[in-house]
Amino acid sequence: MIDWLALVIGNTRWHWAWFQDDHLQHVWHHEHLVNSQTPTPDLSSILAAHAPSQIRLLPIESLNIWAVSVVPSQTRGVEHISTIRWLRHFPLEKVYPTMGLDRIVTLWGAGQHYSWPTLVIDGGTALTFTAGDAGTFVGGAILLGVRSHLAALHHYTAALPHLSPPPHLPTRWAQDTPSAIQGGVIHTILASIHEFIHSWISQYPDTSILFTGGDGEYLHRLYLAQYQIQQNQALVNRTWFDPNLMFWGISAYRKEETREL
Ligand SMILES: Nc1ncnc2c1ncn2[C@@H]1O[C@H](COP(=O)(O)OP(=O)(O)O)[C@@H](O)[C@H]1O
Ligand SMILES: CC(C)(COP(=O)(O)O)[C@@H](O)C(=O)NCCC(=O)O
Ligand SMILES: [K+]
Repeated sequence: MIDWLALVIGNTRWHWAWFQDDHLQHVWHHEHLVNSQTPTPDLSSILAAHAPSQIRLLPIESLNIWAVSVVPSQTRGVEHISTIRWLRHFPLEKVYPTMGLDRIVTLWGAGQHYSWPTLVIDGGTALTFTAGDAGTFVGGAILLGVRSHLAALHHYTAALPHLSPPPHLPTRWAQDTPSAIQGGVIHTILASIHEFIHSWISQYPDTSILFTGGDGEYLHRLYLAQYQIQQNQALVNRTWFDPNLMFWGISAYRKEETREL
């Protein structure tokens, strides 16, 4: 059994997974490192501060880490760590040069671990739609994530409070400010998701549909509550939430790479 770690640095958090060969053992997340930190942290101190205790028992300095980042300022803080292998190219075809590696690796994970064609709805700092068929990127879209949406309304106005996402489906026709904000944001996001799913399905009827990201479970639950449950069982049956798509993507890539060695 080979122990190794996968790392994805997103715009809000670092996402880690511990694997033994192809088997995912444990996942954890933490906030960004503080940039001014000197000296730049070594791996054991990052893991000591953030990883669960069983990870700290592993031979940390010799573990291979397969990593992807979309936040260069965070990457810089750990670039000196020689056991980290930064992945910059994936076998996914027809990606454009500035496409986020987190989107690439997540789509790769969805396609390889579930099925192609596939549509990934990633509720992270940004909300992204990323779609592909037969190992080829087809297209996608980027908008504000749930928290970013709520934070932006507060940030760009004088009177709007900073709210958390409502735990349940909010009313659409609100009669107070907090409900109007939550209803506006959530119903608009769900309607967008619905629209993108239906547009994709009309071209790729046998697609898998994967929700992922920090808000993935939440959006999946609210989406099913709003649009699906009774109406379209066939669609429900191929729609999943899986927070580990990015790790399946890295693992699938690693498997190909190490097979060739
Ligand atoms: N512990 C947490 N810390 C921060 N955000 C969280 C947490 N749990 C869930 N979230 C949700 O996850 C979203 C960020 O998604 P995530 O996938 O972690 O982002 P990224 O990959 O961009 O770093 C936020 O919008 C927030 O609502
Ligand atoms: C769209 C993103 C900001 C999403 O980041 P995340 O919410 O996962 O932190 C990231 O994938 C990114 O910086 N992409 C580059 C532009 C593109 O994908 O077209
Ligand atoms: K993400």
